[in-house]
Amino acid sequence: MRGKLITLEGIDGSGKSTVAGKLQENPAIKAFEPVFTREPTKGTLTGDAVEKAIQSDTDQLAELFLFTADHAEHLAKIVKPALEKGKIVISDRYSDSRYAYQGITLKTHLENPLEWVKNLHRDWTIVPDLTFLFDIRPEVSIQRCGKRGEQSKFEKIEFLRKVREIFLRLAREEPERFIIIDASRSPEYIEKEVTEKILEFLSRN
Ligand SMILES: Nc1ncnc2c1ncn2[C@@H]1O[C@H](COP(=O)(O)OP(=O)(O)O)[C@@H](O)[C@H]1O
Ligand SMILES: Cc1cn([C@H]2C[C@H](O)[C@@H](COP(=O)(O)OP(=O)(O)O)O2)c(=O)[nH]c1=O
Repeated sequence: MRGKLITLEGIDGSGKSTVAGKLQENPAIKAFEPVFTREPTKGTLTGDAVEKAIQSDTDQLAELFLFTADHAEHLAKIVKPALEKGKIVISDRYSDSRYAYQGITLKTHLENPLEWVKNLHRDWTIVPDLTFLFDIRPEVSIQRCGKRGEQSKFEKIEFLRKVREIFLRLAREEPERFIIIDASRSPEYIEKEVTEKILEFLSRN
């Protein structure tokens, strides 16, 4: 049987990586021996290209294709092989990040960037079975990021407000896939809630 794909999404500083780290140490989750992964990927040709792009003044369309190339590589090398082995895959960011972020950055290039970017993925991506949306006000998430955020071109309140709106719209469009998490609470509380929801989902599927 094919495994299950669970993704963690949300704006910068919403606490996805913190919770992903906690889940890796959580005995109830560890029992399933999940594969933990992320986008952009780390230490790969495509992931390095993405990292360079987001640290520079790269054209937004070029950036989209780099993120998407990284997604293709991620799918081919990590996600698909693991799912085919029946594994549970937990990814810190995935395609919805492209829909939400590039859905905004590409507004200067395209009339309807959200639909366009979704269409670009349609025939070859694997849609997650379950997606947690870490929802938080950008004012709070940016403050959390402190110095780290000052270097990032994406960590700006006005921009993240629009990205958050798209994430919430995506969640409204697919309520059976998304679980919205109030990410303003403590990491311990969020870890507990996400763990419970994952266990509940796995017991049903
Ligand atoms: N629930 C939380 N409450 C307060 N601070 C948090 C919480 N979760 C994460 N942080 C802090 O906020 C910053 C961003 O968290 P991180 O997990 O890296 O977010 P993301 O992966 O979503 O960008 C880090 O400094 C982290 O220690
Ligand atoms: C995966 C992905 C990330 N991004 C953005 C989100 C982040 O601002 C940045 C790097 O992602 P990431 O390293 O996950 O940042 P963070 O830990 O702060 O959440 O790239 C996109 O714009 N499109 C994408 O498809």
